[in-house]
Amino acid sequence: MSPMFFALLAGAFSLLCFYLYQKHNYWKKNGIPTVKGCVPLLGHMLPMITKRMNFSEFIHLGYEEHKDHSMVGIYKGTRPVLIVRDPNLVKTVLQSNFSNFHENGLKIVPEADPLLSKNPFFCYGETWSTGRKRLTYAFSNVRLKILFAAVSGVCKKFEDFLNKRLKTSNKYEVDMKTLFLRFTGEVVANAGLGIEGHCFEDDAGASAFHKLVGNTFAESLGSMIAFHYPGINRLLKLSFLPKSMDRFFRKIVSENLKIRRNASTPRNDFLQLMIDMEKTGEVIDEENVTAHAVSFYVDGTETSSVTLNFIGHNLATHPEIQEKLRKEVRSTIEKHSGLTFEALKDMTYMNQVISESQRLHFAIGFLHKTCTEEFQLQGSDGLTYRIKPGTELVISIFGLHGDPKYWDNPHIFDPERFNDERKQTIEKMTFLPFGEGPRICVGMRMALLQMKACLATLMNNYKLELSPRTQVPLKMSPNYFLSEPIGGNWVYISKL
Ligand code: HEM
Repeated sequence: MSPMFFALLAGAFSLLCFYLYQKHNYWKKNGIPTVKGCVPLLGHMLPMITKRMNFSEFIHLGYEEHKDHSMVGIYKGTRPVLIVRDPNLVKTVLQSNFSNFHENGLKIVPEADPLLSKNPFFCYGETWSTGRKRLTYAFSNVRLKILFAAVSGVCKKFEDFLNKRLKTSNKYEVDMKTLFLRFTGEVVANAGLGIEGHCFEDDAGASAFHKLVGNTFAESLGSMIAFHYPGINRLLKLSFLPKSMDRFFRKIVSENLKIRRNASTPRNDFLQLMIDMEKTGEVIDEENVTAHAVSFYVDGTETSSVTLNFIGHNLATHPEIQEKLRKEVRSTIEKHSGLTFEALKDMTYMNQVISESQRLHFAIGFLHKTCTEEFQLQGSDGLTYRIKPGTELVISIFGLHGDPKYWDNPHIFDPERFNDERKQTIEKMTFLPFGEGPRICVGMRMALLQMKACLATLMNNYKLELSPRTQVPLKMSPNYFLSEPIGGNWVYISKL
């Protein structure tokens, strides 16, 4: 090789080093502390690429590493991303200056993910507010009361399923994730689409609703590129939603629409409401209706089952709290002469148990936003940063929920933190299981309804206990976007 070639190579290498130095010096230049472990080109992404931890754990590490700072910088490759630690700044981003940060950080390519691209989570502007209004109405108190009839039917199937399992043995050892996925999957099928989900049938095929999920949120290379490198994905056009799920929902909605066009009795499920809303004259926008069905499934099934999974774990490891909850469930059912919509509303200790479990074991460990209009961020520690449009921000739910600055003994499961009196003392923006501000989870009320119905059924008739396979404490999987314990979350269920 000629000396000229080596000189060119050395020149190119020096230029690359200079470019990377400039890029990875961005936070220092702006006076913002940087999380340790930045490597050339990859920035801070190495632990996620090598699957040592998931993004939520990494952001938590960054949060913990800089306890005295309001803001901390990281690099996704060469792209600077800001971790916002200070609750006041969290409020600025999520609520007070929402219009400067109204887009979510996770992006998808509409051509690759046509159904998901209509989900409010991935929309902004007019499309977002229209989609959001529809879902807000769908999950209003009046509508939820109507949907409750279907949820109640799922509770009955759940009971039958458990009773069948407990016919031959007095204890049923089960991984709660799979158990609760059956419940939430059946709710989507029955209350969402008005069809059978087959989730409680042993011999149901791959089209049973609970089997559909599996890897929707798995941190595969494709989903990692899709989420963390939207620029590359605009070229690669990788889809987030598995193609099989896209086909499945198109088929189900299309068949369902045909049946409904010929049926004389009106239906009362979520799909019917969406059909009515997407009707212009006699024409139904099938693509939009399918997108709503996918949203209900993708947003609601696994988030709710993961949350139930952790509540179940906390009840099994705290029998005295389980007993107190059971007392409330039984007395309220008696007062209302059954497990009614109103009875669920009256179960206030259950709200405390759910909130405390969500604080300790959240389904989603971080919120991810994008700056849409320049803004001066001012931290309580004196740090300031003028954030530009396009810059991503991350809020660590994991960090805030476990910070001893805001919670006494944060590692202890104590539902009393959320009783009427102590709830008032919780610092704003430190408890974010459903997010906050105008983009707060629009399905929160639906999620609480189905989780409360499931827990009431469980507590009224069954007992949860530790099994030899229960892991205490739980260790989370590094491969998953949502919180998921490695090796499952096992308990014994027995009949009372
Ligand atoms: C326990 C269960 C659930 C949890 C923990 C959860 C959590 C969240 C979180 C953290 C966000 C982001 C909020 C933000 O950006 O500030 C969100 C957004 C959203 N959730 Fe949920 N969710 C749950 C159940 C549901 C259900 C049942 C549905 C609907 C059937 C749903 C639909 C949505 C939608 C559409 C958004 C996007 C809202 C927007 O950007 O305007 N979620 N959820």
